[in-house]
Amino acid sequence: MSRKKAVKGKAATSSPSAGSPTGKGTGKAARSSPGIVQMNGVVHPSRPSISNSSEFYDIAFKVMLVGDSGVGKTCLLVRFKDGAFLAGSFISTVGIDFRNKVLNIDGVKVKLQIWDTAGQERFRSVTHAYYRDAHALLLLYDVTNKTSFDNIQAWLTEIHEYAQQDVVLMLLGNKARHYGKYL
Ligand SMILES: Nc1nc2c(ncn2[C@@H]2O[C@H](COP(=O)(O)OP(=O)(O)OP(=O)(O)O)[C@@H](O)[C@H]2O)c(=O)[nH]1
Repeated sequence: MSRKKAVKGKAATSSPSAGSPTGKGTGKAARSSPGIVQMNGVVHPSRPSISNSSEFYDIAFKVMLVGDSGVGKTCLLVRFKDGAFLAGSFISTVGIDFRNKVLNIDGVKVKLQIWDTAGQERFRSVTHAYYRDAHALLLLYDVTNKTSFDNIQAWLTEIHEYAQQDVVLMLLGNKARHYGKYL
């Protein structure tokens, strides 16, 4: 189990496949579970489909949050998912955890399965396995912590090694604002 956040999501320490899209852009379609067709790694459920959060969706993507411990990955995810800020003492993520969010974009229901990884070195071997079928990676650093920025190069090396070549990568300088009012 993951340490923090008693919210939805599932911690995992070994298998990256649970609930996540698979496929490596071969162009082949494969039936993985009733009503879900995987094409180029993107999940296209035959309508109507239902996500873990009991919402219908048309298409699903797997997104991963990566970066040093303490850069604010979990807080960002909780903020995005639930609109709340996790104030108080910092409890490091253990292993990996995820949350689903369904967005309506131009009339298309897009389900994001967002994986929150532990930034601590000792969990790297666990999180490496999850890069493979990620469609997008959000690489965070803390603008108030130079070391977390200096470590970006090491994260890029890791991403290059474990993620798909065509993964969408975004670099985010986090903690730029005072969370009390603006975050
Ligand atoms: N000021 C400020 N503090 C933040 C912000 N985001 C997170 N924090 C604080 O930074 C600390 C770490 O946040 P987490 O989200 O747990 O960090 P993490 O990257 O998930 O850390 P690991 O789980 O160890 O990988 C917590 O004490 C948060 O309250 C932010 O945007 N602004």
